[in-house]
Amino acid sequence: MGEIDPAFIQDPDHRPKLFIIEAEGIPLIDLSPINSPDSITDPKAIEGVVREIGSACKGWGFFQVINHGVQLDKLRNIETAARKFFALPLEEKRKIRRDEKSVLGYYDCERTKNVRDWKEVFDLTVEEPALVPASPDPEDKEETEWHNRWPEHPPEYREACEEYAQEIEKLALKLMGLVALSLGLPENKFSRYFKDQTTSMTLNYYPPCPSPQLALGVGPHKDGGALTVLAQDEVGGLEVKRKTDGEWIRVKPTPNAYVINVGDSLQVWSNDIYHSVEHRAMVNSEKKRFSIAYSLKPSHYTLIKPLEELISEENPAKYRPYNWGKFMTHRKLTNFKKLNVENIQIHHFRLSE
Ligand SMILES: O=C(O)CCC(=O)C(=O)O
Ligand SMILES: [Fe+2]
Repeated sequence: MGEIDPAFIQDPDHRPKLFIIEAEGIPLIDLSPINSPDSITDPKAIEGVVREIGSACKGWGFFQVINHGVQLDKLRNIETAARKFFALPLEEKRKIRRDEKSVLGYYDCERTKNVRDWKEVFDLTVEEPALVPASPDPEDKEETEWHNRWPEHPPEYREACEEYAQEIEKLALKLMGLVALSLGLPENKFSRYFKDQTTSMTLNYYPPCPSPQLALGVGPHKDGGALTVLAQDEVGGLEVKRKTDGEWIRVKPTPNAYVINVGDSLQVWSNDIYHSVEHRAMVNSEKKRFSIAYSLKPSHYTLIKPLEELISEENPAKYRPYNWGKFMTHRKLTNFKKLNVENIQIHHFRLSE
């Protein structure tokens, strides 16, 4: 077993277990009914899918989808381009290294809860430029733009990323429509939040790790946005905290499936009907692993709060409203400043019962 930098070593409580429990229970949902021409004229065709999505969002906060309509050549292209990019020498990748000023691009010092993640990433904004608050300070009304930074090599990288993101956007918005229906709301209930969206995409590369029992590819965390659409390769490593008993459950890679999870914003909109669930990624000592996370996020000026339709006198709002842009920039800042404080979380906006 090799030595690793202590910055990567997880607290004993957070270290991965060496035996793996596979997720029999994570629902696999066949989306073919929504992609059939009948679904336009016959809403009944999608009722079953809507029910399955509702129960997966309640029971797990996670599910996988197949027959999702995403063009697979777009996925193959971005996977190939990502392998070529991350195989470049470090000094080449660091030409587009993220910092406090340019928050997008390549990064190799990611931390989750102040422990280093065993991974390299490439971050991009899907809508460019992304309009965001200049600082997390609530009094500061200044806005700024985030621009993408593209590597010179491989030359096809940018197009592969952009075309893939466009393809996933269709799926992500369709899923938000189905989620709305599953909450008894009109299909377009969430649409307005995604005009001027701050959606991001992260290409993750997890190199082989000499001490996979001490480190994590990404430590336990919840996604802040509305919903994440994750493509993971055949190596596997994603684990989800099971709601019923807190056990870490491996999400078995399923060929051509996407893993979908509820983000914090959707938890708040649903007033806790759905939950954003903790997840993490294990690494291994032999194989490289790649994943691509598309995080659908609202416009920076969205005020996130429980939807009126889902609250009543008997079931009052569980959260006070918060501004999405300030929440997101606060998280980015703690990342760079390496502040020894907990990241901002939705429980900070929770109203006492
Ligand atoms: O790579 C994975 O399986 C998980 C990545 C993830 O959770 C994230 O990027 O937010
Ligand atoms: Fe995540």
